[in-house]
Amino acid sequence: MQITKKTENKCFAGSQAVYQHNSIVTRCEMAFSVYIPQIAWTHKRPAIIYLSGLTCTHENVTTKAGFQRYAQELGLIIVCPDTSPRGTNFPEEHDSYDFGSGAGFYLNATQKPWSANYRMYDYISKELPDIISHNFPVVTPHFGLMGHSMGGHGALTIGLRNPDIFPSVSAFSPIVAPSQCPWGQKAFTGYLGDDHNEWQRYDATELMKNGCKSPSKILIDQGTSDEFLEEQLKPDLFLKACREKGQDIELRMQEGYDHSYYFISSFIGDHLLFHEDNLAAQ
Ligand SMILES: N[C@@H](CCC(=O)N[C@@H](CSC=O)C(=O)NCC(=O)O)C(=O)O
Repeated sequence: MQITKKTENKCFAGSQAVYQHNSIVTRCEMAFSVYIPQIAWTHKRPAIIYLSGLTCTHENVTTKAGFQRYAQELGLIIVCPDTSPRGTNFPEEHDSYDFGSGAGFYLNATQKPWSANYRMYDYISKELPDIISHNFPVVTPHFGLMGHSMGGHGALTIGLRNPDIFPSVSAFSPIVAPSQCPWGQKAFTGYLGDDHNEWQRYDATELMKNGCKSPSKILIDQGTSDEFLEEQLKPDLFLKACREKGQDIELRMQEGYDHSYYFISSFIGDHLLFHEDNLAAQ
């Protein structure tokens, strides 16, 4: 698999780069960013994949979260992919912020025309780990997986379904029950149709109720002043399911924080330390 470096900048003594490649899974050109700490040039290091939210590309978290200082200190490789296929230009693909481009919802679509390219579940769980393993100095086969909002939904669902690949999972302000909120219902109807058995495969709360587990504690940070908390995010639904199933989880309600990258940048250091600890224990 050929990847092409588009940019590279020195950052906290390490390297912050952006790559492009032709994805076999999404059948289009995909971009992702990679931070390599200085130590990784001589020693293989753990990698963490960060999944972004609605409207994002790889660029939002790379330029706004301030993770590079912590990644350099902890010796972690950070990979940040895009949130959907690009360049397909289906009818209405770019018309709304919560469906189509920038809103792939980390699932494999079953409905036309989306099913041809919108296969972000396979892209994140199979193709991207393979690319990282073959092109960067990473300790394999385990990866940390984290995300924000729609990306938090992606981290929880992909992590719960693939614990051997992603034994360490965390999220900021995740959509934990997409079948029960407007963002998720719109996306699942469009990408998956009316088959609610299919919906359950991409719903973290339903996966937990149905027996999926993460081998490590799950860490979630949620701002109490998040404008999407009540209508879209509903972390208590996932907390309840985890408690009923004996899944170790820490939900930290962070007083006064909203949904923005100001919130993420305030706690990203905690999340990287959490993943470093979990991956070291593997
Ligand atoms: N109505 C907003 C909604 C977009 C938004 O808030 N996007 C979040 C993720 S929301 C859930 O997945 C985000 O991360 N935005 C990018 C950023 O850099 O802040 C809108 O107007 O777009």
